[in-house]
Amino acid sequence: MNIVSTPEKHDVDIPESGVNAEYYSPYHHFTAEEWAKFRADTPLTLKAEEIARLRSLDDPINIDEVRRIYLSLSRLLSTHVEASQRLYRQRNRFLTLPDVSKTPFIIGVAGSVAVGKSTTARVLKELLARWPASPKVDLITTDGFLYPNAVLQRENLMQRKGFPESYDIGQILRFLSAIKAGEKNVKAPRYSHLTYDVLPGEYTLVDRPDILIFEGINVLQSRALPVDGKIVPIVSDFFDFSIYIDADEEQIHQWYVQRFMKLRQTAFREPTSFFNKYAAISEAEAMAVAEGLWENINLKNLRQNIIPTRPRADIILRKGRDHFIETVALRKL
Ligand SMILES: Nc1ncnc2c1ncn2[C@@H]1O[C@H](COP(=O)(O)OP(=O)(O)O)[C@@H](O)[C@H]1O
Ligand SMILES: CC(C)(COP(=O)(O)O)[C@@H](O)C(=O)NCCC(=O)O
Repeated sequence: MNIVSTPEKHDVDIPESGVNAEYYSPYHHFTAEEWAKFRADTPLTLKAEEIARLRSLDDPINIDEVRRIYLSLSRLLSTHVEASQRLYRQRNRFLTLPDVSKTPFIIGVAGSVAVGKSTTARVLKELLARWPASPKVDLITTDGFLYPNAVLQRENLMQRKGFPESYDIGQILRFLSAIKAGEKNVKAPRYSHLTYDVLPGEYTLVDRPDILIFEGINVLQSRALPVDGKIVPIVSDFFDFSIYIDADEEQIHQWYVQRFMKLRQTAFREPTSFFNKYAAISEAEAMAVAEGLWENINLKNLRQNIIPTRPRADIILRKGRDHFIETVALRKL
């Protein structure tokens, strides 16, 4: 098995003094087959029908992929969760604090629009809940923290939906610090892809889970945006582990356009869908709309804001064709 570091494009280049600067890789690199062996004897407790229910439109994830990639990942994450719970208890003892209940372990899941973050997050949620250290796993997506369309329109940000400035960062930070503080019933705002807007007054309650998976395109953003003129922490300061789902830009482009064209046959037909007007236009016109959304919003965001956060992830899952993961890069400790 090759766990000797080889340079990959998400590695950082740390030049040494002198001309022959050497590559230092902060990651171990594995092929999917090498990675699969780390599942050891972890049993697969998810059935094919359950996996089918968890996958997003157009994501062909199947039982073999869960066995190949996600069992090892859930096993690794479970060791991190157990270690962090142990450390938390030991620190409390060290500080002679009462043995208060543990704080939730937070996992960030980042990557482009249409790369398949939701499927990964949902599969991980189910698998992690089957480990003894983490029976309660919650999943929250960051779209609920976008500013409402009325605000985005007023601020001329509709063409920048999903860019860092389109989120209420203060609200995200307040949410995550309440979770870490072990507060009960913390409210997470909700978003609807159907109406293409946040749902006013609708919340998901997060009640002291063992693990919170926090999924969204910009969760690894490292630029601290000032909130109310104050310097604040960055979102990933709250993460105990982070995952970046990666794929070639051109591949993600194809997935985005294909998904848009499929949504025309399904979700867009709902009269309440924001995109309902695109259900009736010609195939070529719809294709042009999808290309425009990709080119003008999602690709720009991917290049300017999302890819630059990739080297901050603890693990990078890189997909090839058909959404199947081909390589895994795991940060060295
Ligand atoms: N316009 C839309 N209408 C209905 N569902 C959508 C729409 N756009 C995206 N979705 C769904 O929303 C979820 C999140 O999509 P996205 O943010 O692109 O992330 P990802 O593809 O990485 O999970 C996916 O399950 C996707 O199928
Ligand atoms: C809602 C999104 C910004 C994703 O949000 P996330 O949950 O990752 O925070 C994205 O799906 C989106 O709608 N982008 C805007 C351009 C478009 O319509 O594709």
